[in-house]
Amino acid sequence: MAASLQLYGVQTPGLALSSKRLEFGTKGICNFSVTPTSSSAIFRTVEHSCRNTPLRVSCEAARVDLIERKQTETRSVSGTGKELTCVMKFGGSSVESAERMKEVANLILSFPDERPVIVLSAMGKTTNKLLKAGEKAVTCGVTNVESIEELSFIKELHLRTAHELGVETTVIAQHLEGLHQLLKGISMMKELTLRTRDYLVSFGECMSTRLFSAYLNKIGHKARQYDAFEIGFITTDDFTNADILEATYPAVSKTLLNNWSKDKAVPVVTGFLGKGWRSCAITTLGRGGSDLTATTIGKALGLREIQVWKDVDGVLTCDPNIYSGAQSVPYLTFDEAAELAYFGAQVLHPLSMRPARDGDIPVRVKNSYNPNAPGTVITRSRDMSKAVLTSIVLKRNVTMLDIASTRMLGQYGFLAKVFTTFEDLGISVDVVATSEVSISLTLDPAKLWGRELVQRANELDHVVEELEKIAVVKLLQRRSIISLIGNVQKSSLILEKVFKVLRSNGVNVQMISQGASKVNISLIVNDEEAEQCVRALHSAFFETSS
Ligand SMILES: Nc1ncnc2c1ncn2[C@@H]1O[C@H](COP(=O)(O)OP(=O)(O)O)[C@@H](O)[C@H]1O
Ligand SMILES: N[C@@H](CC(=O)OP(=O)(O)O)C(=O)O
Repeated sequence: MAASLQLYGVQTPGLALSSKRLEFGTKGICNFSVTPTSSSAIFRTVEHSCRNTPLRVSCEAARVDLIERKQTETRSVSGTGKELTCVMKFGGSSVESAERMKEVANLILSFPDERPVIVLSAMGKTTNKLLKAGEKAVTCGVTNVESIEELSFIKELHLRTAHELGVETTVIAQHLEGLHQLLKGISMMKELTLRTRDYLVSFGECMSTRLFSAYLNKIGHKARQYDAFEIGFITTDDFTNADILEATYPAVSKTLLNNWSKDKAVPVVTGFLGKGWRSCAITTLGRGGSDLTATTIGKALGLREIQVWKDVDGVLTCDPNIYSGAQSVPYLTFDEAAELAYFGAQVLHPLSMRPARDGDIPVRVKNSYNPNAPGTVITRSRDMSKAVLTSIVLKRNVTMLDIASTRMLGQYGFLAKVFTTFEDLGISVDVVATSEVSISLTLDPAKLWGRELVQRANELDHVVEELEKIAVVKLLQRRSIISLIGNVQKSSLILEKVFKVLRSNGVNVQMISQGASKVNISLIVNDEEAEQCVRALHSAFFETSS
């Protein structure tokens, strides 16, 4: 049967690829192109129609290691052999100290039937501290790098952790020295590029995984540390917010499964990190990106379950920092979880549900501080018959644009022109509400704009300037999106309650949107009113019986 086949190649380092042909057994030859880079990672996708034909690579002067996608063949069944069974991801909050690392090790050992791949984030707030240290290095002068408070903190934390775990400090010594040198380099250059930022923060995950892996080995549980950027996590070159490329799945699967088949050492993988496909430099997947590392490994290896261990009892009905009475949500669909994460719930990385949904692998969100709590199970579907509202999410500091066409009613192409402007400027739009001659939309300052850019007034001015060629534009800042995640089949019921609550709190909704996803209704309010609204809505939906 003819089917499209995708292939990915890794060129042998240092050798030029002169021939550009692949032979598909006797069935034909497929030309492909390569992009020369200075290093080994050259990937090209080839579409070909003979799926089951044996592959022979015809390339002169260089070996091309072809990895075919065989996702279904690697799915393992729990308890039937020695296959890896699940992913267990522990966030920074779960591994903030030696004591916590010991507890996490005990937790892993308390599941003797599981053979997990472990994914770890940097210890505690290490990523924030590394970024702060980098910013200070830009201005402090080379001779003062030694005295950057955050550098001392990071050194002290990791050395103390090594001592308390009883492992050799040599496992992290090179990284501590490398970090010091990098900060000196930043201070000499007096600049911190996005590429350098990613290299800088990678020290956090590289050190936490080395310490943890050494500890597991020390207590007699064989483990092996892996840097994600060395085992096939191939990403776009969008430093600080890179996207994982398809080539990652077969590459990661090949490395981890091959090594596991030879040696049953628990893989301990750095979360959050990848390797840019063109630059071959270390990239990061955006803040909180270790969740995405975990789901990517789950899909790549076709594992039975992906567990993400946090410091809360699963996904909650709202941000516990806004309202401490937030309750745990037992079940969610991938769509609900994706929407919730995208619209600002810090508990999950916005893109982390994608691989889990593609691979149809359940994700369990658990509390490493309270392992007996059931947590949240996220699956493809769930019984929605009784579901009304699942969770309330708040995204602050959003910019809103009201754009009204200067032409008369019936003018076609207006919406197309507006969205072309955003496309040309490379700006993502979040929530949209339209009429024939006007459109209101929101722009996310934090994730979708390359971060600091949005803070620059001239960027916004530029957007407005472009749109003013076709419309009257009103720029409204400091708005919040309140997203109501739940059963939009019951939208009348939800909205009736929402407007009652908002009216009694004297809040005017400035825009409302119900997306095609059927799980989310978004309301735009002023920033100052947002938290109070969330609390009032939480009380109405989750704490009263009617
Ligand atoms: N709806 C929500 N449900 C659960 N936690 C939330 C929610 N919204 C915000 N949070 C915050 O997310 C935190 C967990 O995410 P994160 O800090 O990324 O964990 P980790 O570092 O362990 O991966 C919680 O401590 C909580 O304060
Ligand atoms: N250390 C990175 C990646 C990450 O996922 O962390 P955490 O799992 O602690 O949210 C960050 O702070 O963004």
